[in-house]
Amino acid sequence: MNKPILELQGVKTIVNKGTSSETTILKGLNLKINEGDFITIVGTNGAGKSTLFNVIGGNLHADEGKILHNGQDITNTTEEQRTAFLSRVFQDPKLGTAARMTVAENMLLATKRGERRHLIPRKLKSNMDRFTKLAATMNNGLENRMNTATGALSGGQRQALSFLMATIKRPDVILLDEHTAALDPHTSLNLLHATNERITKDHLTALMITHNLEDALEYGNRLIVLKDGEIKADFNAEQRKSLTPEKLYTYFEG
Ligand SMILES: Nc1ncnc2c1ncn2[C@@H]1O[C@H](COP(=O)(O)OP(=O)(O)OP(=O)(O)O)[C@@H](O)[C@H]1O
Repeated sequence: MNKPILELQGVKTIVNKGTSSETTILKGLNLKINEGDFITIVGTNGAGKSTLFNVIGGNLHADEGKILHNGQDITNTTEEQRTAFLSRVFQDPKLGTAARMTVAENMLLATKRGERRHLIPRKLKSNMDRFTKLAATMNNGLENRMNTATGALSGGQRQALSFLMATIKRPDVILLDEHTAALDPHTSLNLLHATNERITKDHLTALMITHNLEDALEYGNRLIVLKDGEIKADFNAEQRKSLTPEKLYTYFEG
């Protein structure tokens, strides 16, 4: 039995508290994320998927329940404190990278995650080989643009850089928030393949939100369906084998 790297116990989030529009988004969520889990998450619009990531990431606080990291209660820690073990890639390629800095500088910055940030040019030079090799694993020419300002990259290259930055320090948990959704089909598939390769080869722990049911079934070792702020289904690798996109779709109905 794997030990959970992250655990949510009865997590509730309530917005607009005390007003007529008070809403409970997550309704007492229980979730154990084991080391090496690669979980795909699907659910209708408004099911609470991003809220789940916000609550794990510390951008939103749980109104009830607990969040444990390696058994330690982190419920009341800040987003910044959680960056020491957690990283997130958003849908928007503009988030997650500094536009005016070069690809290599952004990567160096990412190696300082959770630490005091000092850019030391000498360190950039000595890391260039490693960074270039890492960039080449994304299969989209990023390795030829190491000294280019990030704002001048294509959306796919920028998103690939965000992913590399999120994984460069080997966080305990990576949150992928529809990170390929804003890309064209070819670029999106390329990034998904690179993502999958990196996560499985390096045995990283990741959660990936997607609206593509085929992708949800193809990648990862576990699939969660969120509905109305609750976990409707949690399939392990074995159970997933008998699922099809059509069967999965039935969880969205009603
Ligand atoms: N800060 C907030 N204030 C008020 N309502 C909110 C807030 N954050 C989320 N909601 C509402 O909570 C519900 C869940 O939102 P959330 O963004 O988590 O859904 P989602 O599953 O990620 O949806 P989508 O697939 O559209 O991205 C939605 O109805 C949303 O409008």
